[in-house]
Amino acid sequence: MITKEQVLQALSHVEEPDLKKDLVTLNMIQDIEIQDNKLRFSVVLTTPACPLKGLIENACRNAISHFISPEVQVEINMTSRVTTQKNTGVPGVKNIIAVASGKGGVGKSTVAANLALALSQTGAKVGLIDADIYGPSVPIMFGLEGARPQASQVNGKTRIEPIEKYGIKLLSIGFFTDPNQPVPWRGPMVSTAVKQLFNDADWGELDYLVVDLPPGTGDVHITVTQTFPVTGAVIVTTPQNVALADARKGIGMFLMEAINVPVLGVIENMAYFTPAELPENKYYIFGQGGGQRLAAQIDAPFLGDIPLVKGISESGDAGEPIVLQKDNPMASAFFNIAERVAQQVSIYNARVADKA
Ligand SMILES: Nc1ncnc2c1ncn2[C@@H]1O[C@H](COP(=O)(O)OP(=O)(O)OP(=O)(O)O)[C@@H](O)[C@H]1O
Repeated sequence: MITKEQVLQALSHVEEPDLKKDLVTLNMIQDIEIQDNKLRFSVVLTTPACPLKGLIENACRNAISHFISPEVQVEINMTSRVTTQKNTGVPGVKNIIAVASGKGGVGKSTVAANLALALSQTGAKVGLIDADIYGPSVPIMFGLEGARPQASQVNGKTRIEPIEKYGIKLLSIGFFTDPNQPVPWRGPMVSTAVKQLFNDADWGELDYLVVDLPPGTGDVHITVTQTFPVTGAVIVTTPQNVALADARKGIGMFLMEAINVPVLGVIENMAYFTPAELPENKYYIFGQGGGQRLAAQIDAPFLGDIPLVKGISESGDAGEPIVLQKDNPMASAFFNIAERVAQQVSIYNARVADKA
């Protein structure tokens, strides 16, 4: 008869490759059930978007086979509980991920929307705040032009209900402004409006709250990073030197002592052009490798690249971001990036826990 101790002993030989500790020490092995030579247990990952899910499952099977017996019938339930280390200042929200760029128009909102949806499709609970006061994109990208979130008064306080679409909760500054008028707000008004998107909304329980920041480094960045302990920032750039130079400034702001937000990594958008009729051909029209070089310079991970493809802009304009088209190869590019972002959040949370 196999014992629980044998199982834990065997699985203590399996290391979580990112967190560099074994699964038993990390308390990731749970619900062990043994019946004759049948064994069942759960592996509780730190995110449902874990890119190493398959690898960890195989390593567990191999460990049971090697350290106990190849005859054991193993059933593994790969599950997850997203980690958090900071009180994000928003009750129920475990992690805040800021999506930023130096330059405008590099595809930051496209990345933020597809990242939020991809994380949600892996099984995480996700919200998206569009805090881009100069050009809110969520109303168009989610087919929600003219939508107005419900607001109610609870004990004298305003409660805004985020709008739910495609499985995620959404709030955009664009839901509260006239799309045909510019927003001539001064610093304090911007700050109040942005804080309300976090504080006055009923976000419920969220694993990840993705925040689409305006381009550059301005009032919104200061407000968000100073008011809410952001887990980390994801930097979107295109390959041109002008975009990279501005991205570097944006990164510099997050790393300033007074701001101190970790940079989870760099994403290169519009990395190359691929014509639909020649999918194997890649034309590096804006230069090659800039995003990777930038990531290396700041010693942050390169999270992936996304080509310039008509389908990405068309799907955004049509109110259905491309990750919703499961079979589209571009959807998998965004899924890979979402996994890498979730992985970095988990690594960061584990590091903070270790220091504590
Ligand atoms: N990889 C891509 N391929 C094709 N079109 C793209 C790609 N990424 C973004 N776009 C398109 O480029 C335009 C700008 O993208 P987006 O609004 O996401 O950029 P942004 O950086 O958020 O802009 P802003 O500075 O206004 O905040 C949009 O029309 C979008 O659909």
